[in-house]
Amino acid sequence: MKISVIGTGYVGLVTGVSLSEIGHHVTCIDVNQDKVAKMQQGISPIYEPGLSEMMTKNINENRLSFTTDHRQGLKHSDVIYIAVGTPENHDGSADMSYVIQAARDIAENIQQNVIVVTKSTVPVGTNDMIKQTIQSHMAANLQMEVVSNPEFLKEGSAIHDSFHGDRIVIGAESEYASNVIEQINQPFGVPIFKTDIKSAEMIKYASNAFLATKISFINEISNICELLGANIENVSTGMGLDQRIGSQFLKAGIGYGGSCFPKDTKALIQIAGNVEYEFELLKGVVNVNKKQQGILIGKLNDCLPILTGKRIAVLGLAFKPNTDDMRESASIRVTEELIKQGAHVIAYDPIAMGNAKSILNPLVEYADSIEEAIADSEAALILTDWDEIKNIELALFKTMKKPLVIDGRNCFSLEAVESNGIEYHSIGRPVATKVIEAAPI
Ligand SMILES: NC(=O)C1=CN([C@@H]2O[C@H](COP(=O)(O)OP(=O)(O)OC[C@H]3O[C@@H](n4cnc5c(N)ncnc54)[C@H](O)[C@@H]3O)[C@@H](O)[C@H]2O)C=CC1
Ligand SMILES: O=C(O)[C@H]1O[C@H](OP(=O)(O)OP(=O)(O)OC[C@H]2O[C@@H](n3ccc(=O)[nH]c3=O)[C@H](O)[C@@H]2O)[C@H](O)[C@@H](O)[C@@H]1O
Repeated sequence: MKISVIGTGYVGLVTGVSLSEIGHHVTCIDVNQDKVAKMQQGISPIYEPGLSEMMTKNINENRLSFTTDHRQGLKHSDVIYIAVGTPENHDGSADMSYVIQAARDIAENIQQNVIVVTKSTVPVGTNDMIKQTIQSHMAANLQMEVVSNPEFLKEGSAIHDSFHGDRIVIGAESEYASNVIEQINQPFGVPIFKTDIKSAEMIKYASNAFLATKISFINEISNICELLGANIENVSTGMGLDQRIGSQFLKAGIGYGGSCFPKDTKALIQIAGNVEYEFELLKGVVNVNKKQQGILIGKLNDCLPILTGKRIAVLGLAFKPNTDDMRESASIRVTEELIKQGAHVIAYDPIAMGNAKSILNPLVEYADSIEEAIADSEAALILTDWDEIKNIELALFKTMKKPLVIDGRNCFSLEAVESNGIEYHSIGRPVATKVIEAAPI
């Protein structure tokens, strides 16, 4: 099948590369010339495990190409995917301007009948709007249909998720369009769920909102655990053993970040509000997350009330491990607050420092290694649970002025930090301060 993908961000590029890997001929179109120039040379503009290798392979096998030219990129395509961004407006609603522009680009450039597939996360009713926009701008002799095919991949495991997802959702009006998209996706071997367009659009928002709800729920439980002396790791393990609850997305931390949960939860509140429904539960989820993102600074201030001139190490800047994505990362708020309080911030991230430099306060300094960041620091804050951070030799923290670690991701066992003489504050667990003495025989 000949396919075009409009937008080559995390979703568009992974979609284009994966579709070419299963044998389709894919042209990816992006308005960003720098990105396209890189991709034409086989360089991925984003860090995503396995993506570069698969991209290069399919370029070399002539199944994958990139262009900034919509006319050329849409030529002869049977199916066109829209994968442009749907960022947050000031009022929390989803900004549809890129989607509308993509619809116009399609209408003005197609010279054949097409199926337009919406991958972008869009409010319920948007596919109707896309259809109207395209139909009112395209040549009168052509036919087109829209299909909602929301994306469920996670950053950091996007390629893996494309080939091992739990489901592919296809929302369509006609059986013909639904079957074409089903056939395209069949080689992935992922279960396919066919439904109507509006339900497909809602499945995407409801899924993200439910996962965000699990995270805010466990974060509140962790805060209560701290007050009562229980241990959140044991609590979430015990809860997750119940298959009705499930063990995933029960990891307490410093709140969810990233390009999707924060914006999609707020957009769903707006979508409900537009039909005069107040989504009270989801409003609570968003508020809990906001509070949770400030929890590490509170813990640090309890230990060090005055931060002026103090060297503070920040380990991990990306919103989660295995990605260079800094969008809505807790590190933005945490480093800003540290600088506001006069701290001297030394940050380290294995992959995201390039992006961080253009986003974080310019007063943040960057270290080349964990060792360099923590040496002589008065406290180390852990914001992302990268393997490199989780596997650190704990004795290294003794190179700090005083080994004080505030861990927003529960990277270490209490026993391990205690035996290394580290003062350790984590999430939902007792504070570890004492070295364990050998029990008398
Ligand atoms: N990032 C993620 O992990 C996931 C994102 N989504 C959804 O997928 C959509 C895309 O998200 P990302 O890939 O993160 O976005 P992104 O912001 O990384 O990439 C969007 C790309 O579209 C390009 N673009 C914008 N307008 C264009 C046009 N008219 N023609 C050609 N290119 C155009 C931009 O230059 C940019 O490269 C959003 O709706 C998001 O909510 C869904 C699941 C996962
Ligand atoms: O719509 C989207 O964009 C995507 O949003 C999330 O994927 P992503 O944001 O890439 O990453 P997640 O692994 O879901 O993590 C999101 C945030 O929640 C946090 N998190 C996750 C799980 C957990 O148990 N606890 C927790 O604090 C992570 O640290 C991270 O900040 C969803 O998991 C994907 O299914 C969805 O496609």
